Amino acid sequence: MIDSAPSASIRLRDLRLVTAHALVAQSQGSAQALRTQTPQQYLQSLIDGLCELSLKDSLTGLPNRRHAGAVLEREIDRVARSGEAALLLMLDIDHFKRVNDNHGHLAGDIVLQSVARTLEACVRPMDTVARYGGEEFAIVLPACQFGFGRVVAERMRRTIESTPIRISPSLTLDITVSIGGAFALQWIRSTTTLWIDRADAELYKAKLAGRNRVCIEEQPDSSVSAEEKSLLFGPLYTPSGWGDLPTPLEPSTGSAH
Ligand SMILES: Nc1nc2c(ncn2[C@@H]2O[C@H](COP(=O)(O)OP(=O)(O)OP(=O)(O)O)[C@@H](O)[C@H]2O)c(=O)[nH]1
Repeated sequence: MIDSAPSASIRLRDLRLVTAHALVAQSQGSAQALRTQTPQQYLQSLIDGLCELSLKDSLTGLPNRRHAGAVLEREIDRVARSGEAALLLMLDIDHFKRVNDNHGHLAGDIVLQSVARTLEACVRPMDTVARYGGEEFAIVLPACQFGFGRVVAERMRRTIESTPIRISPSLTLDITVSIGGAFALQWIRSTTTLWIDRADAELYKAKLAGRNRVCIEEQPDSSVSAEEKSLLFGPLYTPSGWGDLPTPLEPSTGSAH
């Protein structure tokens, strides 16, 4: 018997893979897989399955919030290094509670699945559409030029507005969404939380302004001064000297050179 108690004869950390495989085979589980796979293959397929479970939303099949977080981290890193524009859109179904209340939870689930499919059809393969939670979706668009952000978001909004969702032969629902967007700060390593907060603030504005609309944050002035650059990358030497900054080897006295 496997037990984590100190008195147990087998401790989990001492269990060998072949023993674990034999134990699973003896109990129940997927008998076919156990017969046809080596212990290593079986373990690998278990790990693959767990990874998939941990990153996917089971209702829509979209990447889940955890996956979205990882994608955002990656984008922040890329934008900080390359300065390329990346857009995050937070999208929320309008008055979704009414769908559940008036037509039942199952109808709500069908709406979520349909919106997920529609959104996926609106974006490039390199973009990520994730279910962020409840009736909220996060869309990450790498390499998205500033002027293009509103165009993409409007396309999503209009496509959903013009795609009736068939719940049953006698029931079709028209859905609208509100969208808030914010670009990643260029050359600056921010955090996913701050980026999401900025996009969420725009989503809130879209809801407040009457729903079924897009609000994208005005492009913040992210031009970085020479002093800020030196804080990020080290002092900049110019032919006229080290500017207003202390040279790298001198102790900082606070006086200008
Ligand atoms: N069917 C279904 N409903 C869900 C799921 N997750 C969250 N919800 C519902 O989503 C609804 C969210 O409602 P609210 O946050 O009040 O927002 P809303 O009605 O969309 O209103 P606004 O966002 O202000 O336009 C709640 O009724 C939740 O129960 C789900 O997986 N399936």
